[in-house]
Amino acid sequence: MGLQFDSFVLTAATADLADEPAARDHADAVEFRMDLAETDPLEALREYDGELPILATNRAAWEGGEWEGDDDERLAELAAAARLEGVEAIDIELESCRSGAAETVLEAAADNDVSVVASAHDFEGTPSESEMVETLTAACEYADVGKLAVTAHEQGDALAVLSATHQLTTAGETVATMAMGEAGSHTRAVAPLYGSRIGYAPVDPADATAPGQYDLETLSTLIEALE
Ligand SMILES: O=C1C[C@@](O)(C(=O)O)C[C@@H](O)[C@@H]1O
Repeated sequence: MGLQFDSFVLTAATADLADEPAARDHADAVEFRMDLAETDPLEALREYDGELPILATNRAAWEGGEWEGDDDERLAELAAAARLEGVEAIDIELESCRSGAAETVLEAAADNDVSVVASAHDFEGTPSESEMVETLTAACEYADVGKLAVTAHEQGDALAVLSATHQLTTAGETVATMAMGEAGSHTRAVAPLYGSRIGYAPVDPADATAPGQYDLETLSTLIEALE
């Protein structure tokens, strides 16, 4: 059975699986950013003998990641990751689902009981609430979890993300949301109260994988205090 998202999953977001032991006390899973890894990510996954389940992400440069190469190759690596032990979920861009490019990856996930997160990012700003609802609804059609990370410039942006999260959750969908940037940081602690099912935080704040992330221990403490 793949990673379950029926309750909140706090992931330690990292480019290095050696972080896993340090994450165990606070995280429920590890998000392995294959695109940010300094050594062969598939080799690292094959050698992984940690305790936490892995959510594998191989983010394209066109979606804010660091995979600069061929997109088919990127998706083939992600499909290969889905077939490896320890990988219980994968993250795939909504855009790749929409274009059909993700088909093999989605098949590999289904064949191996690996859960799927379909994600969209906006590194510039926060779309209107109705656009966010549309994006999340579309993402939920392809995956177990629809995820949206936007960039907040003001409190109103953060509120709109939380409201979209609440709408989808009350409609029975499983979503993960967060607002990147300083004005959005608090959404990482608060969004779970509105239904968001995944949080991302680096073990060491210096290794943040997105703007405005809290470190893992801080986010875990904040979420527990609010629960
Ligand atoms: O898509 C996401 C969310 C994220 O961008 C964040 O804002 O925490 C962090 C990424 O590592 C992850 O893949």
